[in-house]
Amino acid sequence: MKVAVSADHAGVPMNEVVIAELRKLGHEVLDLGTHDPNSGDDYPDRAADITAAVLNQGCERGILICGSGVGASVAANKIKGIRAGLCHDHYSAHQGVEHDNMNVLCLGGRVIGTETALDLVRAFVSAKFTNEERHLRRLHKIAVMEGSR
Ligand SMILES: O=C(CO)[C@H](O)[C@H](O)[C@H](O)COP(=O)(O)O
Repeated sequence: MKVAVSADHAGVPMNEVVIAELRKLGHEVLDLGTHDPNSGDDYPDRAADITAAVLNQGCERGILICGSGVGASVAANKIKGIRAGLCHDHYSAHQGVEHDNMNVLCLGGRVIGTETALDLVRAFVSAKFTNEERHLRRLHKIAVMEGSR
């Protein structure tokens, strides 16, 4: 799977650990930076980069890291076609894909530890949308809400 990874300064060095794990698992990674913990990046710019990668650059999934993960998820969910979820637990990281077709995983680089982050990333990339009727019905309602249906 091709996975984009983007982070603001508060997501460094978690992004580097996540990228290494994805590559170890055999995924192709589009690394959108930053690698500078002093960059003072603005997370909406990082959200714009990751959502473009998912919608237009052939990435099946994206992982977006900021300090808490909150700003990242707020910003990413403004983009039509993006279903971003902030996760802190294993269940949400895979159920978000299986039920909600989550295509961007948001992580809080200042909130969770490395082992938890890697567990969430593994759960996210190995999960598949179940395509069940009740989930399709709910996703259709979201698409209507965002004006894409
Ligand atoms: O956590 C965040 C918002 O939910 C942001 O991503 C930033 O990482 C955070 O605001 C950065 O804070 P800083 O004081 O500018 O380092």
